[in-house]
Amino acid sequence: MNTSAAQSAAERQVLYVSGNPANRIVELLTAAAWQVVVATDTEAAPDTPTKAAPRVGLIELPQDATPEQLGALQKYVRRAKVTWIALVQPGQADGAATRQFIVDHCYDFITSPYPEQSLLFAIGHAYGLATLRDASSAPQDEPRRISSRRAQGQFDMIGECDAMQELYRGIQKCARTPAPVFICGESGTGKELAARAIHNRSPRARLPYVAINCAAIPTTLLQAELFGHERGAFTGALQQKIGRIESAAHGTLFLDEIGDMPYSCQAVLLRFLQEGTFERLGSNTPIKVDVRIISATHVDLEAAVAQGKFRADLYHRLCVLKVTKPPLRERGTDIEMLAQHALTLYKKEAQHKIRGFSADALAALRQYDWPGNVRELFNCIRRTLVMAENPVITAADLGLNAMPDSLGDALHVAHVQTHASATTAAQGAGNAKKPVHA
Ligand SMILES: Nc1ncnc2c1ncn2[C@@H]1O[C@H](COP(=O)(O)OP(=O)(O)OP(=O)(O)O)[C@@H](O)[C@H]1O
Repeated sequence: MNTSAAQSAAERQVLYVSGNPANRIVELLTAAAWQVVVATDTEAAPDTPTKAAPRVGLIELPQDATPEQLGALQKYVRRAKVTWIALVQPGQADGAATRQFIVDHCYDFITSPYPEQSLLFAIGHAYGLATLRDASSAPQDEPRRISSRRAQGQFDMIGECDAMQELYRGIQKCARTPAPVFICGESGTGKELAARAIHNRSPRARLPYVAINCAAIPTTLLQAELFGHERGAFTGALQQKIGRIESAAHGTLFLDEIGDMPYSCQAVLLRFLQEGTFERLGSNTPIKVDVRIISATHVDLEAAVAQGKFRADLYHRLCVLKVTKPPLRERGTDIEMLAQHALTLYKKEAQHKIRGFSADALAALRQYDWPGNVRELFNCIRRTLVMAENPVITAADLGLNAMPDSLGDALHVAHVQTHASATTAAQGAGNAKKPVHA
């Protein structure tokens, strides 16, 4: 078996280890498109791990297991080298030996009786983790910490805080596999940039990257836009049109705002993800296309699944790997870097030469909550550059409502102490008029 065939055989396999395997579990996993490999004999050695072996395991821990039984299972789970989910009965995990087994060998555990969705979520997440582990055990070509300058060159992103370092590592790992990636994060955090970075660093980099915003296209047109249509398929379909999926053949399709995809369209997309084929609207001819799917949304997709607004089976298909874009307010000094970057980007639009930000402006940038994240920051700096009347941008120029308490207090104290003008007090409090970046 060649490597890619072996990898695809390993995709979506679950090793189900139980002394008494339940049909209900096998049926549930099979219905969710997992291939189930059942093992009842843990005395026998598991198959030697290969690229085609399952990466995820569900292991039912026997009630009142003796230390010998747990010892035998321990040997088995170590040899099988999969990411394990333990299945236990109520109260079973309270026993010291079982608890230790779970802590030492399992990614998660589920207690019976459990909602079916919980089992599928746990298996899906374990699979995502196992895929990431595979990718990270491949030879590393990057040093541990990435400077902002390198991040800009390699990922087209500014930032070097811890959360961004984690993101860069996630992007590198995801880029090495063709598995679907789901990017979550608040609006304006740069999810589209992350999708592009994954594509640009993947073996598909020179092949098409096609993006579609599922929220921006009317429900009635989205399906035709994604899958294409034949001439006369519906009123107004005057000629045949290739859909975005076909346009992205061999490359990457970025489904932005997937959380807003109408339910009817979700079913068609699911079929494509399961079978790799689809039909253009108005045609019965199946078209097979190889496309790597990256999706993103600012909505809480797990909550949408729980509320019945988003199909659970589609969620599991899309969310094999997960990458999170951190909100700007949690990115510390990255905020200053991004503000400086925006200043460089937009300074041509200023009425006169701008030298930089004052200390009180930087403090205000750090204190503000940035609900619209990087997009809001860029807009704020751009607006300020156009409106600013002095060469140094101050907190007042930025017009951010949240005046930082600490700075306000400092200004007040300085003013009381010196009985000087507000400007002098501000200079004493934080060098408000002194440019920090030239
Ligand atoms: N780390 C970053 N470095 C440089 N620019 C960034 C960074 N993060 C975001 N941006 C910029 O912020 C803007 C918003 O980014 P983007 O459209 O990717 O956000 P988003 O998370 O996809 O938003 P939405 O959920 O609203 O679609 C873009 O102009 C993008 O270039």
